[in-house]
Amino acid sequence: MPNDVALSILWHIAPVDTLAGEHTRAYLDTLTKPPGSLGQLETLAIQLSEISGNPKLTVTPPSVMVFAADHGVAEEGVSAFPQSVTAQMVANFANGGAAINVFARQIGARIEVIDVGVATPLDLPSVTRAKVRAGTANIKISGAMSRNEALAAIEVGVAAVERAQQAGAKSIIVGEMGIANTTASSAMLAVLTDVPVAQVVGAGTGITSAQQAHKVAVIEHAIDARRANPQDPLDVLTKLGGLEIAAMTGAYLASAAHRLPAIVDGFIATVAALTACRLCPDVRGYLVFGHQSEEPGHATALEALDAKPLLNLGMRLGEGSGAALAYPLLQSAAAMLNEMATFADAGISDKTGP
Ligand SMILES: Cc1cc2ncn([C@H]3O[C@H](COP(=O)(O)O)[C@@H](O)[C@H]3O)c2cc1C
Ligand SMILES: O=C(O)c1cccnc1
Repeated sequence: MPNDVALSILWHIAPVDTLAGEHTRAYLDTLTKPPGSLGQLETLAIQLSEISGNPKLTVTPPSVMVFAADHGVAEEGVSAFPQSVTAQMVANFANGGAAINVFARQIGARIEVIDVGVATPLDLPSVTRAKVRAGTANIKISGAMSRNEALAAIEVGVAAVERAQQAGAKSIIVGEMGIANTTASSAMLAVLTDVPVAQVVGAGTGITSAQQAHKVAVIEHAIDARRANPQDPLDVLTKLGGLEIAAMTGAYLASAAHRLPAIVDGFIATVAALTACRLCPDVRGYLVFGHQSEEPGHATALEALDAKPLLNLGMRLGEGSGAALAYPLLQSAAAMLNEMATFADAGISDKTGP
């Protein structure tokens, strides 16, 4: 097993409760609706029952956590924006002005912003200081970080979920901010899935097609030079990943360990989720996929996880925004199961026989 013993969280992850899911599946057919007519909402209710193991579903309150970090590979010109935007956006999160702040307020979520590796020093009282290092190294030139740094960043994600849980969270929304992180995520995904780089690379923040061809070349060079072992997800994270991607991986591991549903956001989040599932396949049952991003590699990552997202709004932002927008559907699934009348309660005739 490639898993480091240092990742003790892995020993706390149990499979979801499929028996509880079976009970919910049967109960759903007793509710006053044609069987199966609530479609994906019914699948979601079954999954939420498997996660909690409890016939009464609670997903409220949700908790949002946004991990921020920089990427040395930004110096290769792979993003439409300069590296300094990572720190500037962290300040924007702290002031409540980013898209994720707006959506977190809308759904009544606590939000925590965590500096796990922003390149410049930050002095913002509302931002959690957990800098493992000041940005990764440029993956074209050397490994992104050391294995110990990757483990430390994973632990930052684990600790953030534990704080959220202590604050009463019943569902977890994980987001990120890091200029050039679609480059790191694409590199990781190409290695983890053995899909050609050109198939997973997209425009990220909005680069031109010429810049996109350059981004593919940078990633191909990095993959050839780093020789990450596809069978060892921690090696892929260490050599090609990012500090916020590692923290997100840790957050998904901890959500599973604490039996909390985690809503996965877009491309970067799904690559982190795939990394968590490769470290421990039982994590998959705790993940709900919020939306389908426009970034082309997202389809590859979702396919690798056999995942069907709830929404498709043509979004490509990150920050946890698509996951926050999907959260009300978890509330609806829970309310449907908890509150709908059964045929017997309502005195309505059940389906006629076969
Ligand atoms: C103002 C601004 C706000 C953002 N919020 C999320 N991202 C998103 O864009 C970045 C990834 O794209 P790339 O790999 O092309 O740099 C990440 O920070 C991601 O969270 C943003 C990007 C910008 C510019
Ligand atoms: O899907 C995402 O999360 C995404 C896509 C482009 C840029 N930033 C994030």
